[in-house]
Amino acid sequence: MDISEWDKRYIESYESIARNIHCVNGIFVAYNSNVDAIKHIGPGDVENLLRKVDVDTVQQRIFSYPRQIDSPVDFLARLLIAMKDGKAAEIPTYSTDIHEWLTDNLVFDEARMGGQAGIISNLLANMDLNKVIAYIPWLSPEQADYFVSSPNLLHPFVREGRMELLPPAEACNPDYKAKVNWIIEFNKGLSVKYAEDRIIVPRDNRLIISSRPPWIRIDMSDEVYEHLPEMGKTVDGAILSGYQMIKEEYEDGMTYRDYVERAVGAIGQLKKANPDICIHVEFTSIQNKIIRSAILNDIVRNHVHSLGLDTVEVANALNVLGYEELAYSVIKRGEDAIVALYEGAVRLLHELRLQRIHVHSLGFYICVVSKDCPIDIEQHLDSLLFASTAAAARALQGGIDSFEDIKAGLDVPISTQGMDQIDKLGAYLVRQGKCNLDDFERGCICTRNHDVLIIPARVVDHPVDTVGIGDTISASAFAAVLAGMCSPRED
Ligand SMILES: Nc1ncnc2c1ncn2[C@@H]1O[C@H](COP(=O)(O)OP(=O)(O)O)[C@@H](O)[C@H]1O
Ligand SMILES: O=P(O)(O)OC[C@H]1O[C@](O)(CO)[C@@H](O)[C@@H]1O
Ligand SMILES: [Mg+2]
Repeated sequence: MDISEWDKRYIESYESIARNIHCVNGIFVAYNSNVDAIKHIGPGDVENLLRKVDVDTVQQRIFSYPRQIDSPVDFLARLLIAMKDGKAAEIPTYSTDIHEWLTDNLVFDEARMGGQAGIISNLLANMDLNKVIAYIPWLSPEQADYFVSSPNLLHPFVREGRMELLPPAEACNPDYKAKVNWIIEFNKGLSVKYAEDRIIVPRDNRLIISSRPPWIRIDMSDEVYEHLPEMGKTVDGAILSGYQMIKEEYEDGMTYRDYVERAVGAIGQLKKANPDICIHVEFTSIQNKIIRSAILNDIVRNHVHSLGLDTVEVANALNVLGYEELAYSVIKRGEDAIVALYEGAVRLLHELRLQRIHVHSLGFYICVVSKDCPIDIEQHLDSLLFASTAAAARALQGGIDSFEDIKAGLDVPISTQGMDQIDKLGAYLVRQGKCNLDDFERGCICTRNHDVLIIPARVVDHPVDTVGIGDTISASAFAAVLAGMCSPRED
C-alpha cells in the first residue's frame, strides 16, 4: 500500500475501534506510578552541569557504563551515552542524593503522571473505557492527585474485609510519600561539547532516573491479593508493569524470588474467577540481568498473553534469553537491524509462549501473533494503526484527555523513514519465501507458525514530550485487541 492507502486504512481502524471500544468491560492496571519531573534540556545545559564535575572522570565512567546512578558523574555519563545514540534509557538510583543534586542544578519544566501503570490508567480512563481498576501499592495523596478524576477510574480499598472501589484520592494512604523520577528529554540536533568531543543528538528521546526508595515493593497487601479474583471477574484484561523495580535482595531478607512468586500468584488470582482474562505486560529497560531474566522466564513465560516493548528492550530480552548475536544485530544500526528485530520478535513470541508481542519503534511497529490468538489478522491491524494514531496524538498534544483527542493523530504524517525501513524487511521476507509482496504491502503476513503485522507509524516532528509514548502505544493497542475480542465480527 502506498501512503494514501495506508492513510485510508488508518481512518477505518480509528472508526472501527471507536465503534467497538465500549464493549470492553474493563481493564485492571498495576503496579507502578510515580511523579515524572520533566526537564527538556537545551543548549548549554549539559555543559553547565559538566562544569560542576571532573570531566575526565565522566569520560572514564562512560566506558565503565554505570548501571545505577550513585553520583552526578554516573548521571552525566549515562546522559551523554543516551544523547550520543538518541536512545531511551532508564537507570535506577537508590539514594536521594542525585534527586537533590538535580533539584539544585536543574529546574524541571513540568511534573506529570509517570510510571507505566499511572500513565496507562489515565489514558484508558480518558478513552472512556467502561472501567479501569488501578492498583498502586504505594498510592500516596500526592500521587493520587495525578490520576484523572473520573468515575470510570477506581482503586481498590479494603475496609473490614470488604473490598470497595474508590477514586484514587479516597483510596490513598496518607502515610505514603510520592516517588519522583527525573526525566531528561533531549531533542534531535542538540549539540553538546565535552572534553575534546562534540555530540549531536540524532533523535528526540529521554533518560529516566528512576528513584527506588527502600519502601517500594512490587507487591499487594494480603487483603487486596485475596480480592483479586473478584476484580478479575469484572474485567476483560489486565496490564501489568513495574516489575523492573524488583531487587535481588532486600534489607529484611526477602529476595527477588519472593516477589516473582507473588507476581505470578497475583496473575493466578486474576485468572481464578476469569480464566479468559487476557494479561499484557509492558516491558521496560531493566539494568539488572538476573531480574530481567527472572521477569521473562518466570513471570512472562506461561502466564502472560501479550508483551509490549521498544527495540532496545527487544535486544535486552534476547540477550538474557541466550540470543546474544541476534541482540547485537538488533542494536547495531546496520542495514539488517529491522530484519534482526523481526527475527527477534518471532523468537520472543515462541520462547515466551505469548499470544502477541508488539514491538514499537520510531516510524514502524512489528507485531507477531500466535495462531491461537482469538482475533483475526485485520483486527490486529486495526489495533496497531489505532495505537499509532493515539501515539501521534499524545506526541502532538502532550496528552490525551478524551477519545476524540486521539483523532488529531490522524493528521500526523506517516513516517517515510518507517516506510523505507519496512520495505527493507519486505524485500527480505519475499526473498526468503516467507510471504508474497501483496500480503506484505497490506501489512499482514500469515505463516504456518504465527502471523505478523508490520505497519508504518505516524511520527510527530517536534513531540511535546517523548516519555510515555510507548506506554500509550501498547495500552491503546491492547485495549483495541480486547475490543476486537468482544465486538461482533464485521465481515
Ligand atoms: N515523535 C514521535 N512521534 C510518534 N511516536 C513516537 C515519537 N517518539 C517516540 N515515539 C514512539 O514512542 C516509543 C517510545 O517507547 P518507549 O521507549 O517504550 O518509551 P516510554 O516507555 O517512555 O513510553 C517509540 O518506540 C516510538 O514508537
Ligand atoms: O521504573 P519506574 O521508576 O517505575 O519508572 C518508569 C518510568 O517509565 C515511564 O513510565 C515511561 O514509560 C515513566 O513515566 C517513568 O518515569
Ligand atoms: Mg516503554
